[in-house]
Amino acid sequence: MAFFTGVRFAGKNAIELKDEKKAFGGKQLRFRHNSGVLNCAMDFSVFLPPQAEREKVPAVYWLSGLTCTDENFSSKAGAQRVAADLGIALIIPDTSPRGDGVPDDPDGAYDFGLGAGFYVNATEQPWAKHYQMYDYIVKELPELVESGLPLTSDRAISGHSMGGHGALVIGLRNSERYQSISAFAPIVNPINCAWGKKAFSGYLGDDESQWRQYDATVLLQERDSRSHDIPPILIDQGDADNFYPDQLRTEALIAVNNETSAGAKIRYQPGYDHSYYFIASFIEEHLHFHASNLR
Ligand SMILES: N[C@@H](CCC(=O)N[C@@H](CSC=O)C(=O)NCC(=O)O)C(=O)O
Repeated sequence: MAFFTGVRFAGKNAIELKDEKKAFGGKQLRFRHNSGVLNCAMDFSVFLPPQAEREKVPAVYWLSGLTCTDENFSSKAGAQRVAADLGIALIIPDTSPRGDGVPDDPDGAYDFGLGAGFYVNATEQPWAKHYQMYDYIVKELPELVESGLPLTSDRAISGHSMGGHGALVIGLRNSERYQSISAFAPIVNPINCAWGKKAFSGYLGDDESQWRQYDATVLLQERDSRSHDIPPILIDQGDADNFYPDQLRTEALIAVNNETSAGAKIRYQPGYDHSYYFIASFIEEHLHFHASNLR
């Protein structure tokens, strides 16, 4: 741990530093901790920009998609150079609880169970004990990293596909906690697509009224009747994406965005697919968007 300094995690927030690499003058870090919310050990990655050596910095939380761990984004998106320039930390959690005692899809499918937590709090058995990813992202992880790393409590949230769904839902439901939201190829209307129906019926049960609290299109539609405003939103969607439109349902969100004048900026990017090459192509613009909204 040659150049790692300034991290203090103690007591219930004790964590293990698993890896540390210098990058763009900052540090790419990987930690393991025991999550009380998820009832298992969890790994997460953090990029600290060079500015964090001298002062507390704001953070962008990145939520990854189906099959990912915390390492897909940190190794493929190329976000560190821009984050270092802008003085922004990147907090990159895993996509589900993990470990021997954590149940998985009985058929080993990629779209449910391990790697597919869908950022909900499961209410059904056997999932409820571990699959509490909503609370993990909203509460436990920020509390943990903000208590031990040089971070302010200024946060933005972003993600891809299942993680784009997570970013939109968490940002919309907790608008006081996030200053901006962005997403790449998000699943915007999971109650009406195959991935979402499978995940929500498994984790939340058959009462579809319970699903609505985790659907960005429903949340934006219902915003009209709420008193608080929403953070600025930027969404990019490739038009050569093999999961568009059936799983992602971008038009449903566009329709509600127009109806309610919510002001989300939703862009189609010609020729781009669902991959990390797409994310790498536009992550710089997303980080600049977040930097302009973070204090
Ligand atoms: N294996 C699956 C597709 C899995 C996939 O494409 N995962 C995406 C996210 S999709 C929505 O959440 C991903 O980010 N993969 C990791 C990566 O590094 O590219 C299939 O075959 O359809």
